[in-house]
Amino acid sequence: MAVIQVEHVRKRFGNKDALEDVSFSIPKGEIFGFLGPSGSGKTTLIKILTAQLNPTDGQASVLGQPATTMQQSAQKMRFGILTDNSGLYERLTIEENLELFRQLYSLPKSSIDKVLQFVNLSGERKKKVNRLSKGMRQRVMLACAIIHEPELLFLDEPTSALDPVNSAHIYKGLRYLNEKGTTIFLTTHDMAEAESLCDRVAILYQGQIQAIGSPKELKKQHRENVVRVDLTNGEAYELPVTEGTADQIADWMKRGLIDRLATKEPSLGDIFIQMTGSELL
Ligand SMILES: Nc1ncnc2c1ncn2[C@@H]1O[C@H](COP(=O)(O)OP(=O)(O)OP(=O)(O)O)[C@@H](O)[C@H]1O
Repeated sequence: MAVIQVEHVRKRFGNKDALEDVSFSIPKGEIFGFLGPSGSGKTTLIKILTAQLNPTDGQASVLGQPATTMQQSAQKMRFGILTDNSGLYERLTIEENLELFRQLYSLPKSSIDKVLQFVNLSGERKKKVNRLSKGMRQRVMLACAIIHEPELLFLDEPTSALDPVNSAHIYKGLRYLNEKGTTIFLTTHDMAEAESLCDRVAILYQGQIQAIGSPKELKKQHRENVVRVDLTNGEAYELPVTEGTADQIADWMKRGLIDRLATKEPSLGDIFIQMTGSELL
């Protein structure tokens, strides 16, 4: 059964559609990346899926229930969310912040130790949030989002503004959670992140999904009809796939001049730019 099912969702703000007609589904256990330029409606969709906004049209279900029920306490227990504005109490310590979530979800005391270990902040638990680096804050927010071991996790740009070491730490944690069964829905501007982490991605642009599939599938679909040839004398060529090119390659081969021959595969970033005509912001 799908953990998330979105059918023809449209969201209008004033006289403008943020989402025009969006449909997709996410099976249990997937890490799904939602990619799109700034302002393309990624956060709006997360808000619809977590009952912070109602769609103008269409319907969505999450964890087998209508998305509109996601703020009810039984459903709230089943998902976690990390967004830009996941509020932390600045003057409280890491531990005190987590204590509020522990009580909210009626969890045992041990859940705090466990999650602190998970985000590698056990040694910093007594530090006040306003004294933390960005990377540490992000890890505290992640800890708040996962302390109740949710079945489904929404992450809105989980590693934006983090250095590679902190990002790598978060990726490791997310993979581990996913292996234990958590389905993950994340938005990101970071194509390398999407490629290394996600089972499937969707590219959102102009209110619609322009492409959906595994990074590997999308790369295959958008493979350019170009071969790259490196010759043993150091020369390199990118040639169109034509009969003439095949004859030329056969000739080079006969003369033992070919060092390397490869089709040119686009990166996810190339595909994104192809689809949206814009660089990621
Ligand atoms: N409450 C609102 N009222 C009016 N317009 C809104 C509201 N929320 C979002 N929008 C508009 O909807 C569009 C989509 O915004 P959204 O925040 O979902 O984009 P995003 O893809 O998450 O962007 P970013 O990557 O920059 O976070 C934008 O044009 C935004 O200005």
